[in-house]
Amino acid sequence: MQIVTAKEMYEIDRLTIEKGGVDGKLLMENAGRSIVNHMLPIIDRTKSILVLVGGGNNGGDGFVIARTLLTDGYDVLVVQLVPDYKIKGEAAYHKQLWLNFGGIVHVFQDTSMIRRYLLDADIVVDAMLGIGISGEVRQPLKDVIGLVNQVEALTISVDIPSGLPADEGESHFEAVVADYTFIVEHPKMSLFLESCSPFYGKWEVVKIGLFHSNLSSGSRIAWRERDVKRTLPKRSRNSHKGTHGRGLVIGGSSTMPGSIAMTLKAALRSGAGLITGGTINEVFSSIASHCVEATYLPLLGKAGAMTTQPVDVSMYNAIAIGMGMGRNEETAAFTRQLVKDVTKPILIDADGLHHIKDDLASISQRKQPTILTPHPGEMAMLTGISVREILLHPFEVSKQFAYEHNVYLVLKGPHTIITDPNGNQLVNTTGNQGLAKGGSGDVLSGVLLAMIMQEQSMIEALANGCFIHGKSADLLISSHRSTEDLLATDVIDGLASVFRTL
Ligand SMILES: NC(=O)C1=CN([C@@H]2O[C@H](COP(=O)(O)OP(=O)(O)OC[C@H]3O[C@@H](n4cnc5c(N)ncnc54)[C@H](OP(=O)(O)O)[C@@H]3O)[C@@H](O)[C@H]2O)[C@@H](O)CC1
Ligand SMILES: [K+]
Repeated sequence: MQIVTAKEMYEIDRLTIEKGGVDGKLLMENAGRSIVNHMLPIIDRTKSILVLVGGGNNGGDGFVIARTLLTDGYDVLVVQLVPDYKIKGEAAYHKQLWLNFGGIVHVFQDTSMIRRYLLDADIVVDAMLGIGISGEVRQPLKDVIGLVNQVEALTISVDIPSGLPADEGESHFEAVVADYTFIVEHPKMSLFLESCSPFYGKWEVVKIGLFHSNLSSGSRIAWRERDVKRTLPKRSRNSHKGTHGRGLVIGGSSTMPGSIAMTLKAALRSGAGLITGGTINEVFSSIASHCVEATYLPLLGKAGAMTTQPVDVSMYNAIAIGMGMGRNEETAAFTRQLVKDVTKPILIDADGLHHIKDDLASISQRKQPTILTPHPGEMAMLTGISVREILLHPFEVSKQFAYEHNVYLVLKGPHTIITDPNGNQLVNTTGNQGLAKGGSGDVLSGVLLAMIMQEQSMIEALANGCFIHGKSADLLISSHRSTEDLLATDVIDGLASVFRTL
């Protein structure tokens, strides 16, 4: 499922009309009808429906929705929020059809009129503004949006909640808070931004028959279960423990022994063939009984943390480093040296990210994949860009960083974005707020380590790992856990139910 900017959406629309020869009026008809089909399970004929239409093609979709519902026997009222002369082109055509079919258009007079209609409505269809919005919402729409958000009626937005930007980078907006949004053909970027996604409510994508095209701006895809099923390697009957990779996890310190234990266990539960924990004796003695399936590589330590030393990694297929390591300077030097020397794929998380911050130049020289898995705070530390700015432009910031430093970047969050060094992006579609807890990152690193050792493209392996991790949390929340009590170790236990369905 391709994620688009407004500009890309218009480009696809243009191609469909110019190359595909599909009339724009037909696309609008398709959009309105598909949306009604998706609305049917949540509406019924006892409900009164108010359709609020604006002056652009989003409003045009609104006229199609109104006509389709009217001919189906629904009680529908249309309020047009702009003067008649503003309705042009395809929207004017569909407005005329609405009138031809006996529909009435109530033109906006003042906000008290809207308040009255809103109070009488059970369902509000928001077709005021789509992806063609520019700048801050003007009056009277601004007030109408405020009123829509005050009333009890179920709000269904067409394509995008009115007032919401389609792209990243906007911080000031006033928008409809929808209960449902039926998105036309492709999800817009804002669906995956922390500041915008809550406005969408529940959402679904409706197909209207647009051209399938590769966008020049590179791929940006929402990664769903069907993608995981398509790309996740199947275990063969003939495989042995070496087939699925030998992974090394380096981490732990006397005050944080649990982190590496969770990574080891998560890797083992995600299909890794053999997993070794590289850690100091103190950590080893406290975690060994918790993950008996792992083997251990004793590392030298001082004052409870790792010191600089050579590590023979020749027998491993991939390495994860950083979890629970602590920030001491000698441990940092050890991490930098190891990352520079090893010629294996390496995943760097948590304290490891702090250690390599000033050595990103040597990371970009690595010939084997380097995977960095920061949360926004760690991303801010790595880039010097504020968390606020990162959350405002996560796609752009990730792309620039991955490209500049030749890394695979897993920017963690409610919508984790995985970016490869060429700027291709996959966005995870699973997970819930129960994962915003200590230990979640350690578990994710273990799942990712197991994934990158199995035969699949690196970016897909990372996206599959993020999906599986989030899905485990989702299944737990939908059965016997809550977002409050969910622990990182529960997510490890929940992996079984995810793998059984894939
Ligand atoms: N393939 C497709 O793409 C298809 C797209 N389709 C649909 O079309 C939608 C895009 O339509 P669009 O381009 O006409 O823009 P749209 O969102 O209706 O906004 C334009 C109107 O908003 C107004 N306006 C702008 N800024 C404003 C502000 N700050 N504050 C207040 N008003 C503002 C502007 O007024 P003006 O500035 O001209 O006075 C104009 O009246 C898309 O989301 C989807 O629903 C489907 O029908 C099928 C195929
Ligand atoms: K809308």
